[in-house]
Amino acid sequence: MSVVTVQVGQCGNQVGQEFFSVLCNDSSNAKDKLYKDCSHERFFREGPSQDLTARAILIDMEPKVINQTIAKAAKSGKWRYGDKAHFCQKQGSGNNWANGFSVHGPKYEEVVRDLVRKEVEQCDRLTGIVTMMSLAGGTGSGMGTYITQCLRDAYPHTSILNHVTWPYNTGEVIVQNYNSVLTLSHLYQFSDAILVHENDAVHKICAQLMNIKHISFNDINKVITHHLGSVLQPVYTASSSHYSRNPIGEFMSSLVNHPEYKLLSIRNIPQMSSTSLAYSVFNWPGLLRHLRQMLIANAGMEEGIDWAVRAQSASKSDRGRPTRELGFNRSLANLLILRGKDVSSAETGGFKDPALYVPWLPVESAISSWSSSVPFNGYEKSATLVSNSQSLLRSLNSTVGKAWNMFASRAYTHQYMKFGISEEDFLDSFTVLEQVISSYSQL
Ligand SMILES: Nc1nc2c(ncn2[C@@H]2O[C@H](COP(=O)(O)OP(=O)(O)OP(=O)(O)O)[C@@H](O)[C@H]2O)c(=O)[nH]1
Repeated sequence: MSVVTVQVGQCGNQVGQEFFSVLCNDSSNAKDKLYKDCSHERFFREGPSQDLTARAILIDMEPKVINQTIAKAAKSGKWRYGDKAHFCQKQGSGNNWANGFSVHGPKYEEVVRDLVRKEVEQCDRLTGIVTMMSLAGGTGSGMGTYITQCLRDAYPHTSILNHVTWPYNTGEVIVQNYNSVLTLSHLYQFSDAILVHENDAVHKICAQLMNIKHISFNDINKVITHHLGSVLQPVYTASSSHYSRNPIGEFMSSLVNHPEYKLLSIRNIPQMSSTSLAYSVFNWPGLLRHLRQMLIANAGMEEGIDWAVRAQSASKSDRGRPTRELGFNRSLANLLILRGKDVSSAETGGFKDPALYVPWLPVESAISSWSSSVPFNGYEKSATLVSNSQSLLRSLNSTVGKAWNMFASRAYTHQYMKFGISEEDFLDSFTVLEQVISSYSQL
């Protein structure tokens, strides 16, 4: 039961490297041998002298980041990437989704398919494929989308989870909203779920919770991968006799119960600098009360939550009225993952409140709760909530709106036409996302 990770573009590769680093450190420090073995089998190939090789493929159109990523992993002395698990070229995609999707994707399809196939063949059983990429560049977003399409075709019965990094609102890439719209609309067809981290939100966590003064991508990626690890490391899902044998499949069935709703967000508590952590004590009721309110009020972190927002059952009078007007973030499904000391004593009833959810699904199918008594990544207790909710509506609306404004004057569209993306393609993408916005608004 292993997971193959496909890292694409600068962001995908940098996040991927940090992801394996977190997994390796966490499992190496774990006192529970079952947990360690399960984590290793899931994410690494183990050599004869117990050396760990990530079950990962690295793709980029320029060599610099790939070389740095491979070197950083090797330098850790704890794990490394496979010798022939990467593919790069000499020139990037120039932040142009069309270049990544229509040119680089098809041109290097065979090489990438081959790399993934070889990695998959080394798994006793494949439980899922995780791709990592940004929404804003050209390689990660365009080629990453093309690769996802190919993977869907090659592995029709395997769960595919796309992890995407949402660009800063005031981003560095002028066409980032175009790239984001094209990526998300296409992924909606091929992916089983799209798990989102927003750079702005994670930046805030680094500044306010971790007290970091000069925030780098490295700091941001540490937070992102702490979240990802807290979800994907071994955990008891239903039975407490063995760790989940199908983590990605179970993840999907817990969270994605309707093809119209595939956007997932993630919250984690507590988060703080290691210095503060050493002096802090947490209890489950306090952590879960904060996490529940973070969900309801759509807050990315425990600081500055609006405690006045209340869960409100969807009544007749609310129907057709977007719940965000009420300030309340309604969920379709939530997955709660608790890790650490005394986890069996944690009372999770607050997440089973029907008022949190849509009325057309039974609550029992809307909330899943997984746990493990093994502390995660240095935190004695930690709770993570993955949500399929209205949480991303605001960002999606804003991105689509900005892209549409640019498209209305056809700004920069010639750069996409050059690589075969037509006005109709843009319009189709807008239509797909307008539908997604409308569906989530109606929850
Ligand atoms: N969180 C995070 N975001 C990153 C990182 N590197 C780049 N980004 C974001 O990713 C977007 C740019 O995409 P990249 O991944 O750099 O681009 P690329 O996919 O390599 O594509 P090309 O440069 O066009 O070849 C911007 O929104 C950046 O803020 C990273 O390490 N971590």
